[in-house]
Amino acid sequence: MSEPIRVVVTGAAGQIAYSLIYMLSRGEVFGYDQPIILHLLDIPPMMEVLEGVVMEITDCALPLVVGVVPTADLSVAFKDVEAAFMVGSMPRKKGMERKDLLSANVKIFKEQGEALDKYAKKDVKVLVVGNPANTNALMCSKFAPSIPKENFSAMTRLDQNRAQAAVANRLGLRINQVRNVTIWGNHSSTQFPDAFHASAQINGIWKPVAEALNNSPWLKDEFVTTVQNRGAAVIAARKMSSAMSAAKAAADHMKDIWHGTAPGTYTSMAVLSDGSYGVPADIMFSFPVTIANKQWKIVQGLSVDDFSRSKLDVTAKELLEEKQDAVALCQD
Ligand SMILES: NC(=O)C1=CN([C@@H]2O[C@H](COP(=O)(O)OP(=O)(O)OC[C@H]3O[C@@H](n4cnc5c(N)ncnc54)[C@H](O)[C@@H]3O)[C@@H](O)[C@H]2O)C=CC1
Ligand SMILES: O=C([O-])CC(=O)C(=O)O
Repeated sequence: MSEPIRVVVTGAAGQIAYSLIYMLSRGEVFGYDQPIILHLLDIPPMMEVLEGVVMEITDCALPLVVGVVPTADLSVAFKDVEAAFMVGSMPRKKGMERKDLLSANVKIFKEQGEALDKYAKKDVKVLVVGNPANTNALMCSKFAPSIPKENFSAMTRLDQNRAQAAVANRLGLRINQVRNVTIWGNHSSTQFPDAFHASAQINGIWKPVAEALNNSPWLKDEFVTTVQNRGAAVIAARKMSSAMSAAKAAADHMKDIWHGTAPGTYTSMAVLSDGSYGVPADIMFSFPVTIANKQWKIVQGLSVDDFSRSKLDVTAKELLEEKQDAVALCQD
């Protein structure tokens, strides 16, 4: 067995964490032979609830969990962590857009960025889940200057999983018979779910999804709007935002960082834009990436037609606006 690694989950008494902690503890992310020490951060009023979560972790009798550190203290939560799941923040309610959460949440990511900077390992991989995820991740990285900016990413994997499932359903295929569906831009209703570079395995042969669907207009209209609005649809039905699927996506995202993407496949995550595909630099924009040795690389050379260009521009514009608001909020 390897040495244990320290993994922090923030918002550990909340609903996403409740599913995520179990997935991490089972070995689904870091490996079935990788022991972990769980650092569980929440705010002081949630300590009693968190204590109940710790009891349940104990009662699960999980061989890979060799330590649990429940805390409301940032210096304890982030001490020597190698992976950080930044979940803790307010979720939206029916009728809100995710960017309406900026004023409530961005300062959490400023403060926790500073704590990561001080206490975490310098090679820590930081996944921001709390909304608005892209801009929170940007600000978190700005307040952690000693940690490489490439170590921060925000989650659009839930959108990708939704998009992949929608295409698979449409074609009557299993989920692993669809690959390389991409989410571009913001984890918001301006995101661009793109199946134009995706492939589907039909009768054993991989072919472009657009061809498999006979260039159906569905790919440009209903598919896009359904994925863009799926989070709101879950809130309308459940009266609470997605949690099990969000936890699964967070696990998928970090697993890909840890173990890399499979040959011939890529995944979507919001990372610091370097200007690829004409996207403004210095925003956290979701791109297709490949990952090896825990380093991501934006997939280059995918064709972007006028339809896709206009979608990329809309979501980039929203991220520039969010960034401006976030910078102002963090100056207060
Ligand atoms: N990127 C994505 O795809 C998704 C993002 N989300 C977002 O994830 C976040 C968490 O969602 P849920 O777990 O459903 O919410 P929740 O309300 O069930 O749990 C959030 C937890 O965070 C804690 N918290 C609040 N402020 C904190 C702070 N400063 N430090 C540490 N913990 C703090 C709360 O006490 C609570 O226990 C929300 O912002 C939600 O919008 C949700 C689904 C998908
Ligand atoms: O919609 C929300 O507010 C929660 C979320 O980010 C999602 O489900 O994608």
